[in-house]
Amino acid sequence: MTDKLPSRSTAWLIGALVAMALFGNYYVYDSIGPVADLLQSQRGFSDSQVGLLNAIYSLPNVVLILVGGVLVDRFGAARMTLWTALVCLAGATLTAFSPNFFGMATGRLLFGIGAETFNIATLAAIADYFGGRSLAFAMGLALGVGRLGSASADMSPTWFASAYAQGWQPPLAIAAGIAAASLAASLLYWWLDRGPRAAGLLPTGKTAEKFVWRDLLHFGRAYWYLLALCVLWYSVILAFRSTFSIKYFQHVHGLDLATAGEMNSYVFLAAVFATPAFGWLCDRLQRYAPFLAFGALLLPIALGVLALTHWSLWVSTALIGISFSLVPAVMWPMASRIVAPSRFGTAIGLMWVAQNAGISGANFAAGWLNDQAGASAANPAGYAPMMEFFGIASLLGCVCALMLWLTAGRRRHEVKAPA
Ligand SMILES: NCCCC[C@H](N)C(=O)NCC(=O)O
Repeated sequence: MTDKLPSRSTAWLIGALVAMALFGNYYVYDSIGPVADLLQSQRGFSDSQVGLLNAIYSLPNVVLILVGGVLVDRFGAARMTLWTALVCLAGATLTAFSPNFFGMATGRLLFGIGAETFNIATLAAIADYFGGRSLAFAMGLALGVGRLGSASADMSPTWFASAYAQGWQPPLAIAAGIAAASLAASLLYWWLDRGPRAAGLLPTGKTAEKFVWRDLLHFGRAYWYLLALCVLWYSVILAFRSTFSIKYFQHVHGLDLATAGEMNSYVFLAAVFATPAFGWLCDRLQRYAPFLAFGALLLPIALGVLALTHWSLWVSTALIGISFSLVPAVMWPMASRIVAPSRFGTAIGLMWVAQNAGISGANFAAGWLNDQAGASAANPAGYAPMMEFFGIASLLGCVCALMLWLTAGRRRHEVKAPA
């Protein structure tokens, strides 16, 4: 590998393909929420079963994501993006065309196995091509386009109204089609990548540092607060916004499916633009912890507004939208500042292991709480335990963000870990 990098135009072309691939991946991830109500009315699925369809995405990654990171280092970002996009397509297809719950759950499991490693591979792809030039901005943009995929899944009841009118299956078949488009973008990226890689302009693979368990003990206190915040904040935001919020809006706030999906999508839409913008701002100001604490605080406030007031849904949507844009925009650059560069991969791998366990547990817990309390359109009060659970978890996340600020963030440039 030389110090030379691929040309800017090549980098942006690869960046665009990676972002397109991410769009499809995030669309499929969020394709269950909009059909949750149909799965219950047409297939008799319980809330626990609907929750499981998303929980099972995270479950294998409680272990596999560490392996996935090593594989990305070993085989390179392009190959791993391509292979995992293929696994994701197989999972999305199985989910859409399975005749029973077991088959659907197996499809989501397969999708989860591919998708999280795919996510690491896409981050690595951008790091390969952007190196020191506009890296945070490029990552923010790619994440933003991914959020557009999530928003599109939520908007799909409006855009593909005739598919939804036919039942639960056509919307999931559309998701499988979008997974195929994600694979096509990954294939093109892999194909274009061969030139710069052969020319020695990119990491060649086979360079992975040996994984050493002892490394995990060397992270400072700030890292553990960040990890706890990552687990709590992502568990609430993903279990609520990606699994239960559309149903909650329908049953508690009386919205129809299309309006509920649209309302949910504004959170993701805001993040499309705001995530790169916040990343750019934090980079300029060189302050991370206060922004992170502020973003984390907005989540319990938003949930409180939703559950305890009759204020317009726009208020909670705006609050969650800001939180959803700000926290990820700051969290990953902040992680790179509080651990040594040589341990960054291990640090993110461990964060995602815990994050996936948290998301999975939160989906199970929320579905179980709803089923226990008989949550439904006829019994909207049955959603109260789920909202209390999310409220407490998000408050704990906020405490972690404050502790992180106290530990690491009082200086203007915040901590830079020793190598
Ligand atoms: N595709 C939705 C789940 C992504 C989880 C992933 N581990 C992650 O944290 N990605 C960064 C993000 O903010 O989406």
